Amino acid sequence: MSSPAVPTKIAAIVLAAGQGLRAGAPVPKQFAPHLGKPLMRHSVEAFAHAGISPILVATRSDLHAAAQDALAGIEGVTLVSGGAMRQDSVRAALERLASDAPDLVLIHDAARPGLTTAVILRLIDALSSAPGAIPVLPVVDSLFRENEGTVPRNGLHRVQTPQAFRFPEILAAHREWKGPAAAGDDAEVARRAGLEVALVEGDEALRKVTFAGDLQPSAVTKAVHPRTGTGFDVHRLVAGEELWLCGVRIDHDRGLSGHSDADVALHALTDAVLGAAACGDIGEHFPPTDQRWLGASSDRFLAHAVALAAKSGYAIGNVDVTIICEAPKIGPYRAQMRARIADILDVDIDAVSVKATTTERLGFSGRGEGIAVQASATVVPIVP
Ligand SMILES: Nc1ccn([C@@H]2O[C@H](COP(=O)(O)OP(=O)(O)OP(=O)(O)O)[C@@H](O)[C@H]2O)c(=O)n1
Ligand SMILES: C[C@](O)(CO)[C@H](O)COP(=O)(O)O
Repeated sequence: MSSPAVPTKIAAIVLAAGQGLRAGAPVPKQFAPHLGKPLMRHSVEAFAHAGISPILVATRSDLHAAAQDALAGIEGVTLVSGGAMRQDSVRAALERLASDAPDLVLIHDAARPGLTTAVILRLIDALSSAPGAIPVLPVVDSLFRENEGTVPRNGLHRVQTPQAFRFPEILAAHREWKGPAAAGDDAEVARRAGLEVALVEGDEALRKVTFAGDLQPSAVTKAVHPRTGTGFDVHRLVAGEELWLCGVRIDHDRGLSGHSDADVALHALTDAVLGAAACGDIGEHFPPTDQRWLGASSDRFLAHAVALAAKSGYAIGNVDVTIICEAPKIGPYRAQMRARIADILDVDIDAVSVKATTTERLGFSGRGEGIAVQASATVVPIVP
């Protein structure tokens, strides 16, 4: 009988003990805001999201309290005091891990916020055939050395982090390192110790924040971080109620029942925005048991969701609303609905779509008992 597979223990080290002199920010760059949160939080969240634990964050000991604030709420994080040079910070974290050694370790610059699970998986996969693996990208510009001329690009790579290693090998390599004083990266330490380092495909989004201008997210970074949420809601059609859809009062023989004005379209859209920003759901923020929302106009719910998304660093990209009913006909109101939603969201009308469909007289909406709405929202990071 074969023995059960032993799960691989994988740790991450996030290096955040540098001074960030070249970035010249008022605080070391890893604490500076980037896409709505401290720069270092992006990488730590990415490791946590990929299920990596423990995550050791090397930071200056006088900045531990600030680091705890910057990383509040993320599970499995331990702070370690970094050293004077990058490799001193790596060594301190490796030594801390040694007493309960992981099988593999990923060593990453906090200054590279665009880390994805895909890159992490490529690196881990490569460690099945080599003791080390690093993400690289091709050099696309001409290279020129003064007094020498153009340098051939063949065989050259741009090297990124995380750099991944089998733990015992990289710990031994760092312990053996005798110079030159500063290693370029951990791959250099590994190669000096005779370890093979495999190359895997890197990611443009992983570029390092080095200079002041790099703290402004590039179009590439912005484009790779949109987020999407969906919402769905149903309300019953009853006699004696006003009918509100997408913030517009509609002439109809019946209206929707509910605690607020029962605008089922704005409710679904509110949930879509909250979902995109991972800020909970409409029931959590506006419970139907709360008398404050009795008869409330639902545009307040949507505006609140937009404010919560902004607080998390996201602005509305575009939204799409599908109203599911046999009657009333939505076409005559569509332009007004789009304009009203655009107004509440404070976006261009081109970013708002309102559609309608029937269920071919099937089900509750087909029998005219109620109206259902599904909505989706895309949010994009707010550029500081
Ligand atoms: N003693 C050090 C030096 C650097 N780092 C970290 O290693 C990464 C390397 O990026 P780099 O741009 O060199 O950061 P700094 O050394 O902070 O930048 P600068 O050289 O401009 O001061 C950064 O996340 C940095 O915080 C570290 O943990 N410990
Ligand atoms: C480790 C590194 O990010 C890999 O590209 C790079 O070597 C760090 O260089 P720096 O001189 O510390 O900015």
